[in-house]
Amino acid sequence: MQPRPTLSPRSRVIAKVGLVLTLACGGLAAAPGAQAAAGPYERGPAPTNSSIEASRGPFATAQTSVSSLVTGFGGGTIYYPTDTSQGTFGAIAISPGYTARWSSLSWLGPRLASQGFVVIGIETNTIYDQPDSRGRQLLAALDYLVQSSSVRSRIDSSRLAVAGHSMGGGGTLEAARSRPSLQAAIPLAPWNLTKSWSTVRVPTMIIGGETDSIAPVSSHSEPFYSSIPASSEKAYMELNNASHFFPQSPDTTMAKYMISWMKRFIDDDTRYEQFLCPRPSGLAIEEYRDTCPHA
Ligand SMILES: CCCC(=O)Oc1ccc([N+](=O)[O-])cc1
Repeated sequence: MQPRPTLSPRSRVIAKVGLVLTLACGGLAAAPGAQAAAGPYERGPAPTNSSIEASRGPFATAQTSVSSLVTGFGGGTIYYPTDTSQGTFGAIAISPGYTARWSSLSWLGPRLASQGFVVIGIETNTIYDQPDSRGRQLLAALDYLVQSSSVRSRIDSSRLAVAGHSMGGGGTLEAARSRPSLQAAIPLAPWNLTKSWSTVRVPTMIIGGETDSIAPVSSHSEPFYSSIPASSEKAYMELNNASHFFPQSPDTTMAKYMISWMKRFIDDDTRYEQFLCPRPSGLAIEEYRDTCPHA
């Protein structure tokens, strides 16, 4: 056993004076009632498990249609918080999958917007567009949102993200790779012939379904996740007993962790870190991998 270091009487006096001065200046402990400084992009009250599992968050929302005549994508629907008292919000563009329309994912619009995001659910130029095209359309939708849309003044153009289902998830990876300034990406049951995403730097949470036979996790989500370098923030969540179509109906686990990831990385809101690190577990989650703790 190592002997404990002893302090001379003179050193003990110096240490005690130092401690008294530190406490007097508030250096070790916050004053009673003081709160940690809020990040500049935090929106809404402190989250709880039930607030992020609920079907609606704290913000009232409205929605508006986007014409199919816009340039670069096929129109869609914008969902936004009506509150203007807290400043601007981050924004998320979401693409449906092959042959599907936004209506297949539309439950996500108010679910995410009511947590404090502007959301555009897109229609693609044609329902047969491939992932590379869907990626370009997601970026065109974000450009439209911040430059031309009727809600542009509500958005912080430096805090943007993408998500999508299946080929829309493959497009989400394409968009993240081509625009590293995005703050977050969430491919859902992503499908893509490209397996290596080693140049993705955007914080990316991939959500796959255990029993997916259209984009099996073994040949899609898992290699996609593995190929993203560990120096990029990333997470892989596999939903227990979920098919390829899990994003097409309200899914509490998927929504809860999408909200946490988007809040953590679009809003730099560290109040949501508790839901991501230590890594989530439970009956709904077959597997979870991550880069915790987040830098
Ligand atoms: C809702 C449709 C989801 C989706 O994109 O499914 C598919 C993904 C890939 C193929 N395919 O490569 O033929 C088909 C459907």
